[in-house]
Amino acid sequence: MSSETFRARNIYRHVSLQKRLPKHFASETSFKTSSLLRQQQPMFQLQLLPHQVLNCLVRSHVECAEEELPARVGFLGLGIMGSPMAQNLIKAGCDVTVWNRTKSKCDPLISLGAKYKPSPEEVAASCDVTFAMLADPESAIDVACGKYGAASGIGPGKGYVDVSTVDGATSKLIHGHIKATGASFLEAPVSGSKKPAEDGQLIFLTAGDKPLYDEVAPFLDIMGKSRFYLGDVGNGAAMKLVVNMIMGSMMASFSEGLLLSEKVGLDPNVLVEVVSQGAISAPMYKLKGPSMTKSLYPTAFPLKHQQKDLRLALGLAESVSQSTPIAAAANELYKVAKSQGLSDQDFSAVIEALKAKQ
Ligand SMILES: NC(=O)C1=CN([C@@H]2O[C@H](COP(=O)(O)OP(=O)(O)OC[C@H]3O[C@@H](n4cnc5c(N)ncnc54)[C@H](OP(=O)(O)O)[C@@H]3O)[C@@H](O)[C@H]2O)C=CC1
Ligand SMILES: O=CC(=O)O
Repeated sequence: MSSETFRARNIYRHVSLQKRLPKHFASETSFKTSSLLRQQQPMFQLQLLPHQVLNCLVRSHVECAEEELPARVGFLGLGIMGSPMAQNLIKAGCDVTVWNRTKSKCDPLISLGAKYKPSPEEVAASCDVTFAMLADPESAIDVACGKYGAASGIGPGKGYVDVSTVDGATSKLIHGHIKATGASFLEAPVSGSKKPAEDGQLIFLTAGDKPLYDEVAPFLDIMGKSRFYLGDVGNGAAMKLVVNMIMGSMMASFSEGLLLSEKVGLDPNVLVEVVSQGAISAPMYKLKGPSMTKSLYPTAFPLKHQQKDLRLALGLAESVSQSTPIAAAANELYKVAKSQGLSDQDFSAVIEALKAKQ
């Protein structure tokens, strides 16, 4: 894939300009946006969406010399993460084509300007680079390598970037199928949940074809705040599983603490505050603690995915004979929570598994 095709430099300029806008410019821009909207200037009678208005203003403000001609970007899998990620690409002015197993989830993106193709094969055939954000190893393999999968449509000069959380073996399998077509492959699982996905603040953990990594960096920078290139395929998956193994254990331990504090007559909300001020503070506790004390678990990271990640992390640990007793115990708790019907709740609902044990 040539950088000519991607017009990467142009897009990169566009992204970095947007992300580096000084505060005063952001407020000036929103002022201009709202006042122009109030005046109902002709541009707005075309019913431009607010982000398109913002993009126009940003572009005219910096007087871009070159017109941007973004690459054609495919996006497969529009769940909690995929939808906002694809949305951010569209908002940044990329030419995006979407597909999702449940077609209705494509509709909001189509109304933002995305194109639609009825199979992963057709998306990959019509795009320069295709991103995939699928639930688990099975769906990632099916969408990439199954009937009408991306590998059937992709070919030399194109790229496939799998941002799903899977194990290294799955990633290597998909890598093999994609490479056999002459296309390039990058695994790029993300750290960060629903809100970071919406805010373009994800952390990409990539591995695979370095030239593809360089080519897609502008897109990663639209969707994320940082990116790591970790070498051979499997290393990105491994890094993601280690991070989520830690996270799953942290949440299980936090749940025990909340319940214990309540049992001994303390206010668990005060515990959340104390934890947030000390050395063990973590954004996750501050974010999830208040709703956990109310037994509310609005889904950002589905519990079934956290359990999947723990299962895959335990497999990774076993492959190198590393002892992980804490993660193993946490995994059992998530399994109990799944059996309680909490799979689609947020992973913080794991606390319910401990309540059930009392
Ligand atoms: N949510 C989070 O906070 C984070 C999630 N992740 C990881 O990102 C990935 C996606 O997560 P998330 O968006 O939350 O999950 P969702 O469950 O919201 O979305 C899963 C996506 O996979 C699709 N899918 C599932 N099974 C199949 C299948 N058999 N064939 C085709 N498509 C399928 C779904 O399609 P359909 O709509 O038809 O069901 C949907 O598009 C997971 O690997 C997760 O571990 C990583 C970081 C954070
Ligand atoms: O995988 C989940 C996350 O929050 O990261």
